Amino acid sequence: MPLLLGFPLMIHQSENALEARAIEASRFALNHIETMLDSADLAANAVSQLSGKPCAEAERALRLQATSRPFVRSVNLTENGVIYCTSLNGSVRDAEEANAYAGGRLRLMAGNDVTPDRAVLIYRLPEKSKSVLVGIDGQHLKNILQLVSADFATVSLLIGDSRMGGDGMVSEFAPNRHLVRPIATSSRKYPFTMQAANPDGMRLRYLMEHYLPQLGLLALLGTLAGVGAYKLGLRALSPRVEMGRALSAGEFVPYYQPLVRGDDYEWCGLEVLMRWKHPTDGLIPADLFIPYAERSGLIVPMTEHLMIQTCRELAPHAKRLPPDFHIGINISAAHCMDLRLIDQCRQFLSAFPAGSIVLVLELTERELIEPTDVTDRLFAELRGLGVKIAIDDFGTGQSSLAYLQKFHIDALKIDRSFVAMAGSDVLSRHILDNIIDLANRLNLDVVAEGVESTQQRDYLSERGVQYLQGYFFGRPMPIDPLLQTLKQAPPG
Ligand SMILES: Nc1nc2c(ncn2[C@@H]2O[C@H](COP(=O)(O)O[C@H]3[C@@H](O)[C@H](n4cnc5c(=O)[nH]c(N)nc54)O[C@@H]3COP(=O)(O)O)[C@@H](O)[C@H]2O)c(=O)[nH]1
Repeated sequence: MPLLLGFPLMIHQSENALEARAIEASRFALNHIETMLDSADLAANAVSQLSGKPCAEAERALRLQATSRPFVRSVNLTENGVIYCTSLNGSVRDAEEANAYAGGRLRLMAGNDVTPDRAVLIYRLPEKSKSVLVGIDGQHLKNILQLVSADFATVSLLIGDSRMGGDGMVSEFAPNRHLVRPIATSSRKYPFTMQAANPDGMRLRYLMEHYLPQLGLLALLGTLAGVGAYKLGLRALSPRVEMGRALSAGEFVPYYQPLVRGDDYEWCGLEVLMRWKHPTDGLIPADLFIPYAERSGLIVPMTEHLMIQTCRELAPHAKRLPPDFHIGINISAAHCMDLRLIDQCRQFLSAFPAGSIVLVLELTERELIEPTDVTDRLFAELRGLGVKIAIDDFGTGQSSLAYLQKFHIDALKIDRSFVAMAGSDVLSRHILDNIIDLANRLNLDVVAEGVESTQQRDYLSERGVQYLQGYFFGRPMPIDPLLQTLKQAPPG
């Protein structure tokens, strides 16, 4: 009798759990592919005014976008259906094939002339008879599809008639009758769809892997085993399992991006940025796994581990760091609800000679931090330890201003999208100036992120921005190159 009652329940639970995994996996992949396309869109917009101009005039700007934008591999210009200027080869004459783009904007190719065996996703920004084509390396898509396809669900990217799966191969899309109840989720921003499904036979495999012991228990313990089966049915989703494994294996490592002072351009601190050193996929950028780590709650132990590693790597060199050296650590909302952060900061500070460093916690806006008794106590005790609080990516989320009212904030980090405006039109500069002005009036320090040019550096320091960070001064790097970098004068 318990078997008769429990078995259908297990089948039902398995189906639900598998479907939930498939949905979660495809949403995760969709968000990340949108992030990649946002980056391509920024690159395309940055050069769109050059469309139609002679290649010799545009070439350098194309190359700059191709080398500095995350995920971007190439940037090309077209006019009247002809690709006439590329970041790789300069002047060329190739057909644009505008009709091959889904919605006129996206094309997934198995390869191109430069890398015939490596997929490429092309983002197209059309304007009248001209367009900008931005290529995204298929390896990034493969990484993300592999990450979410591991274990159970099969997740594919569909663009027009093309499909890419976790093996990174691009093929013509055809419905697969071996997939059980495929779920399609379309992007609202770009013309692509994620399809996630569980292959045929997966339900049986899942049942055998997760419920076999329960079958025995059912016979013995009846309905008690059904409850156990239900609990197992809610087990973590596969990306979480993979990230949990990576955490135990010490694959999340610190990279360090140095900062300079805005007045004399001397080194004055760094931001710690997490990277995933994956055993097969290489170095995975933070954008691809941090949002998932935040949603799954794993970000808290990951950050704790990062702080310990940072201490281990930096503290032995404390005496050689410039005085009052600022060390910025990104802290997610979940960590702000956890009073253990106080001890973690205390231990971090105690690894360095007293007063030699300033620990800055950078609050991200991806998830809202609400003031509670716990956050009040946490921030008060952190202040007592001398820990500073900064709002990261200021101006990009809806909560920036609310944070200023609700918490005692020491600094604002201006998001790099605003810093990029320093050299652009008057209205954009006005927004940047207003943020700096607001910070000055509230007596807050300002850190400008994403400084990439002398022009941006000069603009910001003329306006009294205290700290500057960006590729112009140094990219995020491991400890050894960082120590070498700090020995030399900053570039520029
Ligand atoms: N909760 C945590 N979040 C973290 C942690 N480590 C990183 N992150 C967050 O992930 C997002 C992406 O970070 P990353 O890929 O490391 O990108 C950083 C820099 O590499 C990049 N950057 C810096 N200078 C430039 C530049 O001149 N041009 C350019 N195109 N990019 C540049 O910006 C990112 C700086 O991030 P931040 O200052 O934090 O905003 C990012 O949101 C991270 O916060 C972690 O340990 N925990």
